[in-house]
Amino acid sequence: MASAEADALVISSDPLHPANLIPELCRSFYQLGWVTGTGGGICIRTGDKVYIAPSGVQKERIEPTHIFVLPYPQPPPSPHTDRVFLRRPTSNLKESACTPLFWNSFDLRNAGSCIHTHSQHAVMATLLWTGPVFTISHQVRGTRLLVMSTSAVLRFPSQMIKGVRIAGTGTALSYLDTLEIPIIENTPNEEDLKDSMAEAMVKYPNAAAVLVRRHGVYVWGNDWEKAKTQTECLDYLFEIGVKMKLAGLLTVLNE
Ligand SMILES: CSCCC(=O)C(=O)COP(=O)(O)O
Ligand SMILES: [Zn+2]
Repeated sequence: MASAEADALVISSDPLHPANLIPELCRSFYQLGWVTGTGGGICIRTGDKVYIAPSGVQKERIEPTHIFVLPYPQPPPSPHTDRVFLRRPTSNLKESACTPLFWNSFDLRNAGSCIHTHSQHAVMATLLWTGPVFTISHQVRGTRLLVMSTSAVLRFPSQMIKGVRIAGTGTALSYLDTLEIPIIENTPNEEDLKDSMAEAMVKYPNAAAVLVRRHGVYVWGNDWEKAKTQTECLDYLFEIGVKMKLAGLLTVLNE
């Protein structure tokens, strides 16, 4: 694709164009402490095009011209290139190291957007709940409850659970549903999380997110709005769960 034609993929006066949205959303995620220190971010897929931010840059300072555009699906790999782009920035930038993980959300959930945060609430949840899954249920014998792993139960207002969708892209959970968020173990390189994230998504087909121990969380949705609001709901649940655990408000069943 010629350069001018390729650049047209990221130049738009529409504030809702993905190349304008990604910088704006990254600025608000930075304020929340989700993407400080360059890591984390958001990708947006609109049909056959994926918009992705650069790697290792201050995410709150991204501009539309820094955005990569990739075709979805990717053509079969060739000996000459392992990733195909419709548009790359002219500056010396590399696409986000999260790209293979974002791709899991497209391939396995048909997501339209995926968010990766380094939120301390998500990290603390993976430190305080040491098992392979973070499970939230709502109500037992008329009492609203939050259950984290199989070992702990706490009383909890369940409203935020209703902001999460089954599998991230299905129908909204009711407070009668159980929410399961698998936790995978971290690796030195972000790219190496791809297979364990995919395995967790297959094992937990209703999961709307995958937590990464000592690292953060990946959350996806049908579009950027749903990915964003689900990330907000889950972050709220992680935060209050951690606070309640630290305050000794959990009823431990089986530790
Ligand atoms: C300090 S970030 C380390 C790598 C990481 O966790 C990450 O999320 C990288 O994201 P990027 O988009 O900057 O490649
Ligand atoms: Zn990360």
